[in-house]
Amino acid sequence: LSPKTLKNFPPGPPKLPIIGNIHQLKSSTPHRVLRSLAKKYGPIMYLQLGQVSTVVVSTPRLAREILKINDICFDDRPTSTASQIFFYNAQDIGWAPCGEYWRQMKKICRLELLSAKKIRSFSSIREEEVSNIIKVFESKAGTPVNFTEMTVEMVNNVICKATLGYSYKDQATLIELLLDVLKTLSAFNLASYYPRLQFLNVILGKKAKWLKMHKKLDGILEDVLKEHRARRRNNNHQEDLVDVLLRVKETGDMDFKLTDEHVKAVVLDMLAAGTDASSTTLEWAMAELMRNPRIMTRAQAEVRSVVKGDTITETDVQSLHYLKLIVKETLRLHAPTPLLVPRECRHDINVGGYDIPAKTKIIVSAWACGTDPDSWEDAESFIPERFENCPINYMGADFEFIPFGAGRRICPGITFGLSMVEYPLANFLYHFDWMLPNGLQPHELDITEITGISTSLKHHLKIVPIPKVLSKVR
Ligand code: HEM
Repeated sequence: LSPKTLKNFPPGPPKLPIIGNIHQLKSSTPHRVLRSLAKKYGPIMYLQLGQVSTVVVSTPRLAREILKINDICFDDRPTSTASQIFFYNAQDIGWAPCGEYWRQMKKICRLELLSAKKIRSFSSIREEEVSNIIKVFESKAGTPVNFTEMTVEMVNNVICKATLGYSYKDQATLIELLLDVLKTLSAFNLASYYPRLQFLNVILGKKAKWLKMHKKLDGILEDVLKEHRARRRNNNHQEDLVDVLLRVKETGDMDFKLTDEHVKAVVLDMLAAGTDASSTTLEWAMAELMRNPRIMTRAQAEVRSVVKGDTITETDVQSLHYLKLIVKETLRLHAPTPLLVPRECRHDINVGGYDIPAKTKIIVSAWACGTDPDSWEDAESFIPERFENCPINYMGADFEFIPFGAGRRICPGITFGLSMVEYPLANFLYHFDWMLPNGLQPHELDITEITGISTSLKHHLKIVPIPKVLSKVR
């Protein structure tokens, strides 16, 4: 299509001068605002967000057109000052342009960290971390624990041990930085609306703040590389992802020259993407169980009938059919990244009868697809049973359920992510009964959302563990 023939843009809400539609997105939950707008203006919608032309897609049929049928046109990511600063000129996997570098680095991570075989080999790490958190829950029996904070730490320990070979000594600082980076990368950050007015970032004081955060993170990653180089000289230890990347860098086995910055960008990707999405899923699953005592009771009965003895194995988890349905339903209703990660259109194209010009930012609402009334009955309710005898899966082929995205940019961490949700959840339900604090009733639990790049509970989930042994005595 030549620019002259691009006439039929998707419909969208009326715009104001200069800011376009920004004012309509002033909300802590853009996925909800976008779905309401889509109900009015249609499942493919055009928004002008400052200088950024944006198309939002909200049904499974259109998601399929973008992520499958025209994947090659939509497999790039828009660039932003934040992704340039934090990821060493977007040289990670999540923000890198979809070329040979991206393909090879994604392949290394798939093979060396995220394959089913590798994930099985990390089972002792998961067991140790889950056993530690259970001990803390036991020590706090009968009093409220900050479930959100504790599970973020647990998940981050697993990711760090698998990726770096150890948990990071100043974990609190690392987690704070990782979550801040992800918040900054949200598609709905004011600074991202005016890419051609970079001075705006300076005026808003954002750039200075981001550079400071980057410097701190870079210091952490430099330490990691230094420690790995020293360790590699001793030779006799299991290679982790950092070792593999450093080895590939030295042997020069790639079609391009790998630098320390590439290694740091990819390691940062794993730590950030891995920590946030998995712990958010765990938090939402537990919040829904606390709100739905019937589902909690059924899930506990299942895990307590399957497990023999006092230790849950990962093989046991494979038999926890209902628990897996709960995780699926959590991902449908609370996809941690409800708007996926934005894509960018490579060339002019026609989708759903509408013209989309090259370089348009594309947002696919996984959440709107997951709650699409034509695909799901009683779509807003949490009903794990809906997945019973239902072939719909999250592997990127069923577009009414795409919490991990789809196509070439699909999340490579699905199995790893789920291993950090299912196994801990099974343990929490097996070893404890759970209560809400201060006599709160299930329906009173506050599940207000807040959105950065992921959507989590606005207020940390605080709940009371009652060890199974104690609850039997009661
Ligand atoms: C429940 C857990 C997780 C969820 C729900 C999730 C979700 C997502 C989503 C929606 C995307 C964007 C896909 C798209 O654009 O189509 C993504 C990308 C990505 N995820 Fe995950 N993720 C999870 C866990 C993980 C883990 C554990 C890792 C690694 C340790 C990881 C690494 C990545 C990377 C590197 C990308 C970028 C892929 C690319 O651009 O090619 N994720 N994830």
